[in-house]
Amino acid sequence: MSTHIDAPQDAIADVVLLPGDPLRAKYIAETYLDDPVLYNTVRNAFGYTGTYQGRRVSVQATGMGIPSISIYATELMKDYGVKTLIRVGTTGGLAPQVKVRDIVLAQGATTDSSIILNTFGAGLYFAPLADFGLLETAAQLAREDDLRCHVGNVLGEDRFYNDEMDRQKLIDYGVLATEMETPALYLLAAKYHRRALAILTVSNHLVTGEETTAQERQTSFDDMIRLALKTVIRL
Ligand SMILES: O=P(O)(O)O[C@H]1O[C@H](CO)[C@@H](O)[C@H]1O
Ligand SMILES: O=c1cc[nH]c(=O)[nH]1
Repeated sequence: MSTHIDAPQDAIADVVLLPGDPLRAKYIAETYLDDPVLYNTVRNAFGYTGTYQGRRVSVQATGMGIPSISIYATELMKDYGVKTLIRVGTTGGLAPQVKVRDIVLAQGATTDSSIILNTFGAGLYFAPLADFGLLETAAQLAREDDLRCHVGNVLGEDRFYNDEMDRQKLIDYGVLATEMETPALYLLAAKYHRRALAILTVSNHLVTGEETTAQERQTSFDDMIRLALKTVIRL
């Protein structure tokens, strides 16, 4: 067990899907995995292990924000030896070509969080990047399945409600969408020499104000989850 995950050493697969929402973890496990076993309930951050097309896969809720995902990603890699981490999250569209229900593959993750400064010190601006093999595989699968999918830079913000952020400037520099965890996931994967990717579904658009209905959100979640699981199988 680790500080925030109460599971035996062998209870977690070497590949883990990471939704922020514990109920999304439950939904993924119960809908897509064969023989899912709940291995963690500490703080209601549900974690399950089952199989998908015969491949052992875990799903671990991370909570919201960089501090929270940093705990789960670190413990999964350090204490449970997890090798592949795929975030399956929601994101707010920023760029005009990004529409609600689209998928965004986070090639890189810009941030206003202090984690980069705290890790490297002043004057060195580490670029948190996706694992290229995971990214290439997911992008290829998205093309094969005719999904509307964008690949590029996302913003991983410290605050959901953030009136001070100059999002227009980021849009001008090609940032596609905003969320709250990916910079930490990529930074920590680099630290522990593991591979990581964030597959995001656009739940709303911060510029146009467009929102998805609960039903539409569910459908786009399913596209994202299937893409993540197919990526695991094709690795
Ligand atoms: O849907 P999840 O994975 O929680 O991700 C997004 O949703 C939360 C904000 O509503 C933040 O965690 C953000 O990154
Ligand atoms: O962090 C997030 C996630 C989804 N939508 C947003 O606007 N922000």
